[in-house]
Amino acid sequence: MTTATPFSLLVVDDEPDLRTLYELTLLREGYDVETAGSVEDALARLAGRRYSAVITDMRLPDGCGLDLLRHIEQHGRPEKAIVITAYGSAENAVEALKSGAYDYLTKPVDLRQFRAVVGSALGRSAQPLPTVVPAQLPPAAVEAPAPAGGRSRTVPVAAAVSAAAAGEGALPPALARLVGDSAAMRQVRALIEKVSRSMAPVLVQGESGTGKELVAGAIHKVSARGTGPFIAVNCGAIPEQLLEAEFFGYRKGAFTGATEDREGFFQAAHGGTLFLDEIGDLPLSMQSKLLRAIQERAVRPVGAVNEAQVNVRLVSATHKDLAAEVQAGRFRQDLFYRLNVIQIRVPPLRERLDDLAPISAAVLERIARDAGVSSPPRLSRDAFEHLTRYVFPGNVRELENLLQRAVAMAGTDVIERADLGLPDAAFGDTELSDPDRHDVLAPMPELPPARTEAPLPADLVAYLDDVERDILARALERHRYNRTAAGASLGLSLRQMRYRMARLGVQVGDGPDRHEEA
Ligand SMILES: Nc1ncnc2c1ncn2[C@@H]1O[C@H](COP(=O)(O)OP(=O)(O)OP(=O)(O)O)[C@@H](O)[C@H]1O
Repeated sequence: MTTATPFSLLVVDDEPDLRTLYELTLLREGYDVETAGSVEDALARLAGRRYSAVITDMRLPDGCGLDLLRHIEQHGRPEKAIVITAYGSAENAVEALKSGAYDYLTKPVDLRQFRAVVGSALGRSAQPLPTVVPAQLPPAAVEAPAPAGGRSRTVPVAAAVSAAAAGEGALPPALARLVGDSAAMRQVRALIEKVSRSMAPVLVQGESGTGKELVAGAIHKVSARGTGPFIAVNCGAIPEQLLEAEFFGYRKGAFTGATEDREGFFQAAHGGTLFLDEIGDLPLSMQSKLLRAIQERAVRPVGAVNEAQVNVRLVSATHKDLAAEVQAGRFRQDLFYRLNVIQIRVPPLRERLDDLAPISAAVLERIARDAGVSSPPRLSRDAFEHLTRYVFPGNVRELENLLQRAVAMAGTDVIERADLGLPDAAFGDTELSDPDRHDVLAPMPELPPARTEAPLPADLVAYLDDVERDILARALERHRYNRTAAGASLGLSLRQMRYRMARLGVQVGDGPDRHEEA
């Protein structure tokens, strides 16, 4: 017999058999349970007392579960809401999550899942799985040489909070790390706080280096599962043949080199958050497997017979326009729908120049602290104004690199314009593209050459590699061999850029930025 808990639940369903089934299941968990058969009945009960959570069917004789959700939201009530939807009605599930539901369950309800979701809503820790940190598969399992693989680590903690951000003293530390006073950043922080109250999947969109991973980490930290694991995975950096094993784990003997059981990212994130970075780079074959895992809330390791239940909150990120990827047939619409329940857009730095000063201050403080210096370096007015005219194709990450280099160049604690090392050419394209807005606009992409009747290549792959190699080399040259900026100008993250450069043997040589990010 389970010991009684202080939690009280209201179960709303018009089918007496199901109501009894849910009630018995929850009573066995030690909860205090009341039931209602209609919206009216439920509202009457809610008027009389508070509950820890409300579990409601979507279709009710006199209305729908969303009516109850709205009531809870509008009256600022404390109850967590869990909605039970018909199988296959993804729209309802999405609608419920957008209306503030903590989570949803699909009929026929799996009772193990039911107990897990209710437990998670009440902040009772999920059944712990032995958590191992997933690693790359043994080399024998791979035919092709593997590029830098999936990351499995917690979000890097950005260091200093600037003087400006310190003004927002009441912010939880994870939100304060997202420095910036612009309206856009405030909105991002407000959204993070809002979404952290539910299990709804979040899609973070933004250019490379805008802080998407920082946002994902904040969603995790601020949420009830903040003490659980945060597993960040770069979908674009894992070779296709390793994806399934990396995501779902594998059993000993599943393939050559699998000498022991290994858990995947899903199992490692159990009870916490799985951050899927560069989700737009996931191949179609893996997209369908991911969709299945999300729908079933269970994964089957490669070589295993049984599935294992997982309780994971998903946050994904991409610099791509995923809706356009869906249109182009490169991204599954149903998966897009599942991942994109709530969207947070992190604007590029050039669209929120108000953030430039506080972020620069935070970065300079961190540099000083790392160097053991008490007073942080400062930007001269001229240097700062120069920065405000730069477009920052690599966004905040590029700003960090640029300031790091500038501090080294300056030699004193005042950074002058010349120390920034931004040649006039870095502003040239912009001025040409729009003389009125040369301070904030990105360079115009070159128009593709007119179609000609050039001879067809005898070896398409080699030909395309040559074209790509040439483009990478030109982008690197244009961006002073800064891989982040060059990659961003081509719509690639630093990791993708590194991967492509390694594959094609493109070197950064002795460019001035050869010491950029480790
Ligand atoms: N608002 C911010 N305040 C302070 N630091 C920030 C902010 N936004 C981003 N950064 C810093 O900029 C760097 C890049 O951020 P992050 O890795 O989160 O970007 P990203 O959008 O995930 O990049 P990518 O798309 O390349 O993976 C990190 O060092 C991060 O700490």
